[in-house]
Amino acid sequence: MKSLAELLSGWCEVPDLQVKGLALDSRQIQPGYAFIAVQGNTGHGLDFLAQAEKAGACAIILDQHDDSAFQSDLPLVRLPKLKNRVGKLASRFYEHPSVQMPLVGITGTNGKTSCSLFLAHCWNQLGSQGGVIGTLGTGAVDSDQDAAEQLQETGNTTPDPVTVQAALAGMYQQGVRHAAIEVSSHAMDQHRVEGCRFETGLFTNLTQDHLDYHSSMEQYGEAKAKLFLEMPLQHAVVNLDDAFGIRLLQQLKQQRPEITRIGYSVYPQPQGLDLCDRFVVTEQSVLDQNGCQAKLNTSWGQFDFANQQLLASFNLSNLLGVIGCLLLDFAPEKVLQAASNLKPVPGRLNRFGGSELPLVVVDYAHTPDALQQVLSALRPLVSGKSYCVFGCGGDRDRNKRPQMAAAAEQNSDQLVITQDNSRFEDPAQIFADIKTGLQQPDLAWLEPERNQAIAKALSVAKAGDLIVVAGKGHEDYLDIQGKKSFWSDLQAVSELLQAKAGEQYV
Ligand SMILES: CC(=O)N[C@H]1[C@@H](OP(=O)(O)OP(=O)(O)OC[C@H]2O[C@@H](n3ccc(=O)[nH]c3=O)[C@H](O)[C@@H]2O)O[C@H](CO)[C@@H](O)[C@@H]1O[C@H](C)C(=O)N[C@@H](C)C(=O)N[C@H](CCC(=O)O)C(=O)O
Ligand SMILES: Nc1ncnc2c1ncn2[C@@H]1O[C@H](COP(=O)(O)OP(=O)(O)OP(=O)(O)O)[C@@H](O)[C@H]1O
Repeated sequence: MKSLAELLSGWCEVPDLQVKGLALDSRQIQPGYAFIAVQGNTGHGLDFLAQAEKAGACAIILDQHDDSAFQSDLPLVRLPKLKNRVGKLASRFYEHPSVQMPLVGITGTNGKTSCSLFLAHCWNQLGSQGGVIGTLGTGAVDSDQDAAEQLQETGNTTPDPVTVQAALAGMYQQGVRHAAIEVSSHAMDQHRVEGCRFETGLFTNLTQDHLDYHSSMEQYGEAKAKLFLEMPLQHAVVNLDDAFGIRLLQQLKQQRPEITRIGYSVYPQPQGLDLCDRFVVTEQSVLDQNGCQAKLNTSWGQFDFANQQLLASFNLSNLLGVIGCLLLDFAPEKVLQAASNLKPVPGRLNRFGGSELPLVVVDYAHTPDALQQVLSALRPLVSGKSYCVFGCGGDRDRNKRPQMAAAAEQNSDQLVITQDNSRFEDPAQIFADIKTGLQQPDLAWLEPERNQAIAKALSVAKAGDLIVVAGKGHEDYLDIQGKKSFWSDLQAVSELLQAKAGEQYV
């Protein structure tokens, strides 16, 4: 129980009232909770007042200037600047969990989930229980279990501000002592991480995505930059191989000189090194089927580094970002040892087959850049033909469909176009949009059923060939016409490969 007057002190005067909890969503209200009713993108919390009251809400908190018409006998609290303050209010309610444990906020178009789990697994090895909030869910990370199974899903990469604070507090109670949170551009725009005090911000990269929400790349970038330019933060770890990263460092140097700037790069002499207080760069690297090996030059010394399980240059980049965050707090030898033991994140470059079977890789790539990176990184690993099975989501950024198609066509020998989450769109329209990006649309195979598409690629691929199944990664559903039915690329690939292996021995 908390006193509402204390929770809101300094913001507005309210009659004293004890609340058991806070919720932004009527479906999460329990008896004795205060219902925070905000204007959303499609509706208003007040539209769900009846449900909140029925569920036992004891007060309603709304914006001071809200003029919505509604009726309620519950105590009303009109809070100025409500949307900006929900996170801070929740932080007060949960006794400021991000002040009690160091928090790393990760933003960037690609690599957030990978880096957050890499950090958590490293913290575990370094003797401090790690936790995450992100696309795979929230919770303490047990390095002996599959992250996708142990975390609590929220439906968002960054959940709403009350859930963020509740999750941080829950983790702290569970024994988590270092946490990483994926911060999407939507989250920055909607104040979902307000109330968080970040020790470190990690920026991975900026490429096209989410232009259905942000009106331009400029706005998309600005939303991400807010994590560094507006939030409480001590250190910024920034990818120097990304043009936006360099711009961010320039802005940080001018606008927030008190923040330590750490740059990282997969190259020896990257641009922007002069903007950094500290750095982690690669002098030399070898990337092959056996993972990555690199000579690192850092402000903490020079080190030989190897990881035999993570493929591709972008994973080396992710590792450098993670190493940069960890070197701020832990001894270099221990950090490098922990990073060398890291394994792939569920649904990100997960390998199957190989040897007498084709190599099949399941990956979550669902942006033009991620698809291009994944395919171009994997293709040199095989001597044979490469196949790419992919689709595009419905009711989302339509412009990325032809771009994903072009990336797939340029980086594989044979495309198999199939369905992804078509949502409420006609899949035929999505396939047509995909084909507009192809130089040779007639050569691409179209197999609307995902299982058939993977089976088709497997039926022709031989040992030495590569099949990349892109787009779903760890997800366990297909969203079609508002109905989510069970689907797992990981399971399908495993079963189909087993069947193929069986056939080969008949
Ligand atoms: C467009 C958008 O971003 N919507 C997000 C936003 O919802 P909203 O505030 O606009 O909600 P709304 O539907 O207008 O409803 C208004 C209010 O009524 C409340 N409500 C609604 C229904 C109900 O039964 N009872 C109830 O009380 C809602 O809790 C809300 O407070 O705030 C919610 C809480 O934070 C989010 O869950 C929700 O994400 C929706 C589900 C979504 O799909 N968002 C995507 C675009 C998104 O945020 N993606 C990013 C990045 C993903 C990536 O990395 O690729 C993410 O961080 O997940
Ligand atoms: N640094 C990177 N640069 C480009 N692609 C990457 C990078 N890291 C991972 N990827 C690829 O991008 C896709 C998404 O990876 P990941 O889930 O780690 O990123 P994310 O930022 O969390 O994305 P999302 O929020 O959409 O889940 C995967 O295909 C992954 O293999």
